[in-house]
Amino acid sequence: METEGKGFAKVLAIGTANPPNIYLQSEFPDFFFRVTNSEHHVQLKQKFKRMCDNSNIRKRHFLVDEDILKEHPNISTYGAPSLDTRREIVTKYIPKLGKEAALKCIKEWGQPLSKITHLIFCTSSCINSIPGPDFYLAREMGLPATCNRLVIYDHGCHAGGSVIRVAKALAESIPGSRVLTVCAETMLTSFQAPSPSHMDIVVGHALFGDGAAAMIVGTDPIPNVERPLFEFVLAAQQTVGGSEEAIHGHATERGQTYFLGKEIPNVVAGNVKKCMHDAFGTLGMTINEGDWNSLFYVVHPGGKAVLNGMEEVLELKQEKLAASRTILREYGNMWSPCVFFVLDEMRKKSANEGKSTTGEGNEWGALMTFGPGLTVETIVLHSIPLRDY
Ligand SMILES: CC(=O)CC(=O)SCCNC(=O)CCNC(=O)[C@H](O)C(C)(C)COP(=O)(O)OP(=O)(O)OC[C@H]1O[C@@H](n2cnc3c(N)ncnc32)[C@H](O)[C@@H]1OP(=O)(O)O
Repeated sequence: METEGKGFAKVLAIGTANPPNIYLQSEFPDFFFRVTNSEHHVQLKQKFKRMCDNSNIRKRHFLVDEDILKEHPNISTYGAPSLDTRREIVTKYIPKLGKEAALKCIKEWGQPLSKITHLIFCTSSCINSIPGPDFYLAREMGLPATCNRLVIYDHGCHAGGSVIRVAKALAESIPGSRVLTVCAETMLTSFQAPSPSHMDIVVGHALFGDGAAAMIVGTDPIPNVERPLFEFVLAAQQTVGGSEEAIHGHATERGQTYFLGKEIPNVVAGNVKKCMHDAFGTLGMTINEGDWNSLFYVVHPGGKAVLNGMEEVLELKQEKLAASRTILREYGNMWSPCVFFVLDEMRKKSANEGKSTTGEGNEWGALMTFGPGLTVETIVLHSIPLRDY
C-alpha cells in the first residue's frame, strides 16, 4: 500500500521523563515491606520477591520515597483513608512530570509553542480535580490561550493507543494542526501496603512504575524543518466481550485500587491475531500465517507473561519484541506513557543499529496496547526511511 500524499498523521517528535528516584527490582521487596511495616507477612514477602525476581524488570522510577511516606503515613497504612492526601500530591505532580516530557519533545521538534493547536493530556493517576492537568500543563508551559485542550482519564494501560486514535483524527481533519499529546502516571495514587487478601495489588507493585511521555502529531511536515518518525496509518479499538472483570479499578477512600485477573495474558494472546487481521484487513492488506515476523512491533509491555503470550501466538523471533522488553526491564509497566517509551526506543535502536527504516528496517509495523475492558488498541504504523535523515 502506498502512503505518499495520503495525509496520514505523523509523529514529529517524542520526549520522555521519569522521577529521579530509582528502585532496583532486587532491592524493592525489602523496601516495600519495610516502609509499609509488613515484615510479618513472611510468606507473602517471599512470594513477592519471587515475582520481582521473575519479572524481567531491572529497575523502576517512583515519586514515592521514604520522606513522602513518613510525612503521610496514611498512604502506606493498609486501608487507611488517604484519598485527599493523594489527590493533593498528584494534582501538582502529574502536570509537572508531563511538562518535563513535553519540554524534551518540543526541543526535538524545534518549533515555537505558538504552533501547538491542540493538547491531549492522558492520565489514570489524577483523582478528579477541576480544572484538570491539561489546564495546569498549558499554563506552566505557556501554551497559547487558543490551544484546544482535552483530557483522556482512566483508560489504564490501553490509553496510549487511545491517545494516538484521537490525535490522528484531529491532525488529519484539521489541516495545519499540531497536536501535543502528554501521558503521565504515578503509582502514588495506588501505592498500598501488601495484603494476602488483595493479591492483585501485590502483583501490581511488582510491575508498575512512574513515567511520562509526549509527542507532537501532525500531517504534511514542513520539509527540512520537521522530521517525521512514524506514520499512523490506521487506529482501531476492539473490546473483547466477556472480559470486563479481567482488569478493573476504583478511586476509594484508601486511594486507587485495582484488580488484575490471572487470565489477562491469555485473553491478550487469544485476541492479538484477530485485532491484527481486522486492522490490516481494513487497509486491504493481508498478513499470512508465518509472515508476522515481516512487521515491526511496538507493544505495551504489560508484564513478562503478556509479551511471552504474544510472542508465542504470532511465532515471533526473539528480537521482535526487544524494544518492549527493554522498556519493561528499565522502567516496568508505566501504564499510558509506556508504549511511547517503546516507540522512542524503536526509532533510536533502528538508527543506532544502522537499519534502513525507523522500524528496524521493516516498512510496516503494529503498535498494540491492552487495558480495562478488556480493550485492545491496534495502530498500523508505517516507518520512515532513515536515509531521509
Ligand atoms: C493496568 C492496565 O490497565 C493494563 C495492564 O497492563 S494490566 C497488567 C498486565 N500484566 C499482568 O497481568 C501481569 C502478567 N503476569 C506476569 O507477567 C507474571 O505472572 C509476573 C511477572 C507477575 C510473575 O512472574 P512469575 O513469577 O514467573 O509468574 P507466575 O508463576 O505466573 O506467578 C507467580 C505467582 O503469582 C501469582 N499471580 C500471578 N498473577 C497474578 C494475579 N494477577 N493475581 C494474583 N496472583 C497472581 C501466581 O498465581 C503465582 O502464585 P504461586 O507462586 O502461589 O503459584
